[in-house]
Amino acid sequence: MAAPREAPERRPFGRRFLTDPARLFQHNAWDNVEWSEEQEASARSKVQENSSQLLPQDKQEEYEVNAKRYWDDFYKIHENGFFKDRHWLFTEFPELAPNRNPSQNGDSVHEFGNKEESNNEGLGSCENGHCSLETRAENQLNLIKITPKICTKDLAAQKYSELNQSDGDYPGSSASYRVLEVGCGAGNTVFPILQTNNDPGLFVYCCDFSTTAVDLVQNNAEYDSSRCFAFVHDLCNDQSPFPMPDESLDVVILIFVLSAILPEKMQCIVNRLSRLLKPGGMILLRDYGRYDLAQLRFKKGQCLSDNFYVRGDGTRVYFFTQDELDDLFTTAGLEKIQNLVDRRLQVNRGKQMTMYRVWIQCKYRKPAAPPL
Ligand SMILES: C[S@@+](CC[C@H](N)C(=O)[O-])C[C@H]1O[C@@H](n2cnc3c(N)ncnc32)[C@H](O)[C@@H]1O
Repeated sequence: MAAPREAPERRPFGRRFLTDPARLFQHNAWDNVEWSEEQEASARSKVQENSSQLLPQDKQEEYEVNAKRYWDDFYKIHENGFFKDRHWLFTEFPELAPNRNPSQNGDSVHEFGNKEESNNEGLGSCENGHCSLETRAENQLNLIKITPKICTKDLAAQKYSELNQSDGDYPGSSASYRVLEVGCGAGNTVFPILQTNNDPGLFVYCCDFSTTAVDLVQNNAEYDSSRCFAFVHDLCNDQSPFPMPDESLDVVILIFVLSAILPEKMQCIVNRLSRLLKPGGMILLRDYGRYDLAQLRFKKGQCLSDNFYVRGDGTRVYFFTQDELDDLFTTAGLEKIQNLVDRRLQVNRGKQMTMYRVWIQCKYRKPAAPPL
């Protein structure tokens, strides 16, 4: 049964440890659980089973070619209601609001208050195979407010490619702290950053290849073009421009986005993002880990390649190991600051069910001076 994990290099990811199995159903989640050998073997065998029949090549290509359309459809259906705002961000990634007062909301992200426990009995919604990324945040304030729609392509701000970066004239060029979130979806990370980080020198860029998602961000009442710039960008298209020059960013954020990319294309993307970082700048990532419940729930016929699956709605997802992410980032010339696995046991007390979530969290930094 689950017990506290004691790997020395790991910072405890939460504070509720299941030391007495009899208490399993007394709370809705337990942190830092260790898997038994049997559990690991059972997960491995489920994955072997659900990967034993790969989707035919023509189908696989169809999902790659139409990836943007599937995500557009996802955001048309769910708008900004699926992935919830994540105030835990600042506990895990203080780099996003370095001057923040730690007493602001979000610090108790891994502490489970009574109110939340009574509301949050779900095992994390797993609608269409999209397991909600953090059930913890589900009962927090919904900060998204929609204003009348403006079409993305009509926004003058979108014409950043016409700006002359060599003149130093690009969105956010006068900022002193620049953050880019790639694969921003409906803005569930961007808006908490804008609300929490009050540094007047902050500028937040965010992009997604889904025009529907970028429309949602731009039409949000919290969207302030003097502090933020949302743009459409396909990470897989290496000709698609970024609005800022190389070596201009302090932070790049990847929250559950690298897993949506064809594995063969991940390295090029990470290399390019690394070039955008200032020396000393950081990439922050949180994403699905190997044998997360979402992986174990896939059925035979949904596997595209090892640990890469297509959901019922046509969106795709990869499940990483820590070593794979380490390879991607170090190959891009970055150095490890953090690479940890967050294993959480979620409990549905009503249904007396348990679910094991596995997430990986990384911080990798661009060396301050280029290696000799
Ligand atoms: C699981 S969602 C996560 C969204 C957001 N980061 C969040 O945490 O709420 C994955 C996001 O990656 C975006 N995405 C997938 N492939 C992409 C690509 N090639 N270029 C840009 N965005 C992409 C999708 O449109 C989607 O918004």
